[in-house]
Amino acid sequence: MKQLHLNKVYRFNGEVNIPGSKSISNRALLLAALAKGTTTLTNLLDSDDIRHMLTALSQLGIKYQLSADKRTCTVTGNGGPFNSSRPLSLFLGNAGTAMRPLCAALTLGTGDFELTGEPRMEERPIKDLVDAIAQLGANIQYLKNDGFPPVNILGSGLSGGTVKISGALSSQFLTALLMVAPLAKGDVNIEVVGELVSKPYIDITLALMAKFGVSVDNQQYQRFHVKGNQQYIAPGNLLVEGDASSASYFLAAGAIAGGEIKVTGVGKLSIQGDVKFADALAAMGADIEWGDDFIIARGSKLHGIDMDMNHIPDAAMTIATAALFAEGDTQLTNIYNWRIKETDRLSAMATELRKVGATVVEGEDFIKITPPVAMQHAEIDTYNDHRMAMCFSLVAFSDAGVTINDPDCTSKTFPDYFAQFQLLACH
Ligand SMILES: O=C(O)C1=C[C@@H](OP(=O)(O)O)[C@@H](O)[C@H](O)C1
Ligand SMILES: C=C(OP(=O)(O)O)C(=O)O
Repeated sequence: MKQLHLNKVYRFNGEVNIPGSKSISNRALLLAALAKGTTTLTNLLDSDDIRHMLTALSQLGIKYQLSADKRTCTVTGNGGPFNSSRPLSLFLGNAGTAMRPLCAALTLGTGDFELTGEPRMEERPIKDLVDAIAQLGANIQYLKNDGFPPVNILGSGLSGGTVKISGALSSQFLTALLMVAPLAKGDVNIEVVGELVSKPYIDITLALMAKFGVSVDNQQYQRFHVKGNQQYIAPGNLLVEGDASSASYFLAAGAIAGGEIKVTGVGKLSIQGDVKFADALAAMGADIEWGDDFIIARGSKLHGIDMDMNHIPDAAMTIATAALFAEGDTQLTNIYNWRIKETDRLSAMATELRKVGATVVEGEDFIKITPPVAMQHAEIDTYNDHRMAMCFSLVAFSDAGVTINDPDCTSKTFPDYFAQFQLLACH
C-alpha cells in the first residue's frame, strides 16, 4: 500500500484555486444531457465521480467533447429522456451523485438498465428513492440486497402524481426526484416525510434546475410542486464553481498554521452550502474574510465548539481534525448519516483521532473530541474515503507530522490534493 509521509509543516501561506464542485459538475452534466440544446461546462471537476457520470452518459448515447485537461465539456443535449434498445450496464463506482440521480433519470425513458458500483456502493441505501419513484410507476428491482444497489431499471416513463419521500438518510434521494419530476407526464407533488438531512444540497439542485429553465415551487422544504411535461433548456455556458468542501482543508490549514490562505473559485456568492464551513471555522476563532468568489482564512488561536453539523456533513469532517488544534472540547452533532457515506465516518474518525492521541466519544449521531496535550505520530488509515485522507493532512501541522495510508483515494473528488497541499507548505 502506498503511504505519504508529511513532516511538520511550519508555515502554510498562499493562494489556491479550488477545482470544480463535484455536486455541481454531476448535476450539470446530467441536466445538460437531458436538455434541449448544447451546454458548455467550464471548470468541470476532473475526478473519479465525474468520470463515472461521463462514462455512463456516453454509454447512454450522449455526445460530448471533453478538452485535453478534462475541465471543459460541451454536451449535446438529448432533448429529453434517455432510451436504449439494448440492455445497458452502467458502473458508477462510489459516486452517490451519479447513482441516485441516474437511478431516477433512467426511469423516464425506455430501456433495460443495470446500475452497479464498488463494494461500498452496495452498502449505501437507495430504498427511499426507489420507494418514492415507484409511486410514479417506476419499475426497479434490487439485484443483490433489498434496498441497495445494484439495481435493475425497466424504464417506461413516469406519471405525475403525489409522492411521499423520506429525506432522513440522504438529501440525494430528493435531489434525484426533483431533477426527474419536470420530465414526468403530469405534475408532481412531493411531500417530504419526517426530517430532511443535508438541506443545503437541495438548494444546489434547485439552482441548477433553474439554470436549465425549470422552476420549482418550494414550500419550506416540506412540499415541492413541479409542473410535469416540461423540457430542460441548455443554458449555453455554465461555469462550475470551485468545490466548497474541497476548500475546507485549505481554509482550516490557514486557520491552524498562523499564515494566510486565500481560496479562489468559491465565495459569498456560492450556491454551495459547504461555504458555511468558513462560519464554523470563524466560530472556532479563525479570522475569515469573504469575497464574492474567494475566502481568506488567517491563523488565530482556535477554541472548541459545540455545533449541529447537519447542514455541512462533508466539511464537518474537517472541523473534526481542526479540533485537534483547538483549546477545549469540540462536539459535532446531528451527523448520523456520516455512517452511510464512503465508510462509516463516525467510527473511522473516532478510531483515527484516537491514534494521534485525542480522547473521543463516538455517539450514534455525534462525536466529541478532546485534543491531546501533544499529538503522536500515526499511520492514518483512510478507508477508501477521500475525506479521511484530506482532513487528516491537517495533522501535519503538529510536531509529530503524519503518515497517510493510501493517499490516492482522494481521486474521488480531488486527485491532486496532496500536490496542492505541498505547494503551500513549508516544512
Ligand atoms: O447532493 C449532493 O451533491 C451531496 C449531498 C450530500 O449527501 P447526503 O444528502 O447523502 O448527506 C453530500 O454528503 C454529498 O457529498 C454530496
Ligand atoms: C458523501 C460523499 O459522496 P457521495 O456524493 O458519493 O455521497 C462525499 O463526497 O463526501
